[in-house]
Amino acid sequence: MDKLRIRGGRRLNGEIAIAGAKNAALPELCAALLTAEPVTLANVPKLHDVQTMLKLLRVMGVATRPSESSEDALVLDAGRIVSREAPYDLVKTMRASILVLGPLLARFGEARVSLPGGCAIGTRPVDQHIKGLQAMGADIVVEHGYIIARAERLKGARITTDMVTVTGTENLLMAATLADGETVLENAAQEPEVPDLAEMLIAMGARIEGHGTSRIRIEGVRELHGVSHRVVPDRIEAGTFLCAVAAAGGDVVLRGARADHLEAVIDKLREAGASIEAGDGWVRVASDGKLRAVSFRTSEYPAFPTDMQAQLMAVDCIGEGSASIAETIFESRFNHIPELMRLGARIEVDGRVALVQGTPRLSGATVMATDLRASAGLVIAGLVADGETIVDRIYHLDRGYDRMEVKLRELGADIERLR
Ligand SMILES: CC(=O)N[C@H]1[C@@H](OP(=O)(O)OP(=O)(O)OC[C@H]2O[C@@H](n3ccc(=O)[nH]c3=O)[C@H](O)[C@@H]2O)O[C@H](CO)[C@@H](O)[C@@H]1O
Ligand SMILES: C=C(OP(=O)(O)O)C(=O)O
Repeated sequence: MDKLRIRGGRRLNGEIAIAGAKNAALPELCAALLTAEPVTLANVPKLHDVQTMLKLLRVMGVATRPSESSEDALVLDAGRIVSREAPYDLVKTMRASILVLGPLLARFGEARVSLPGGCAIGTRPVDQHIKGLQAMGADIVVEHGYIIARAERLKGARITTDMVTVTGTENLLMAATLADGETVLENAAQEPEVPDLAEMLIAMGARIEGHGTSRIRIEGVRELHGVSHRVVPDRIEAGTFLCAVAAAGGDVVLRGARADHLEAVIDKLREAGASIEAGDGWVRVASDGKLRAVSFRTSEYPAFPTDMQAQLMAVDCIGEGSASIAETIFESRFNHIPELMRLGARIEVDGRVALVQGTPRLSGATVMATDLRASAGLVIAGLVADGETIVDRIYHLDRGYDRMEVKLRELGADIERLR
């Protein structure tokens, strides 16, 4: 099992490129199921989750090949589908596999998708995906761990989800593009990956309004056509590097990063004492590594993202003063805390709130990654800890970061992968 070895204490300087967003690429790969014509996706990040999604789509008969136009572009062709099933073996390794449900049902009138189940950060049910599709006329049963859905043709409906759900909004949005009549999604997610998907669908011939707001209106069409689309830059990868530089100190430009998608994160890092400036397609962060601990609360976009909670917590651990961190999205997304404490962090947990007492010094140790962003938080802590930190189980990190250690090394970090 691969590990990362980090020798802390180096400043980070230079320039790196931010990859396409995992959480946009995954639904957009699934959107290829909505048309019989080829779809070209550019700026696809090189991640384990993308490989898993491609494997799943290939099992269904989607032909995939690299594009001749660019190294990071892929062509997907769902002209000859042979299976409408997402098997447990693939879904269990990546929850985003649930995103094939809406497109399969809308285009083929049937789908059999394994229930994803929970994961380290929470129980993560998909009841809202199911209820939304039922409201659109689908006949759905859950049997032997599978969602079995049928509908001759989905019908437009007004759907208000019980909570804001990102993949729920995406599944229903994709399904509604081919439904008969108008669908209105109320309480829709506004995370930038949702409007990016909507823009791709519009370029495929879908009729969508209101994406990027909490009310999305979709007028179904008979069929969609091929498209060439560029995946939006990954705001969470960019935010992770902002935190790494803020904590370790240094001066780094993130090429391709979009500051307009990172406002809540940038505000908090400025409050902590980092200096951040931005322009069209770049963000620059400079820090002397002497920060204040800042309190924050995760919530739906545009508020502070849960996917940045572990990384900013790592920054808080070495800040001056104390901070309270409330996690409101997932019920058990604090698994990194005991590992941060192994590095000397001082943290107490009270339900869904963590109280961090900053300390000037962390000391390297062996720690275990428990989920994707927890791993990123531990890497940040390792960059500032004295001596050597080993981060074990980094397969979690590889799910969602495109060669994080290579980029950090380019910036001057002493970090290497042990195989
Ligand atoms: C692939 C992808 O895009 N993943 C992101 C997506 O996950 P994902 O789309 O799975 O997360 P949701 O937005 O759906 O989850 C929000 C909350 O709603 C609950 N819920 C959701 C759906 C449902 O049917 N029933 C239900 O109870 C969840 O358990 C959670 O407590 O948004 C999360 C919240 O920004 C991010 O952390 C993930 O990185
Ligand atoms: C929780 C995450 O991803 P997923 O929804 O794919 O588990 C994440 O990207 O931090």
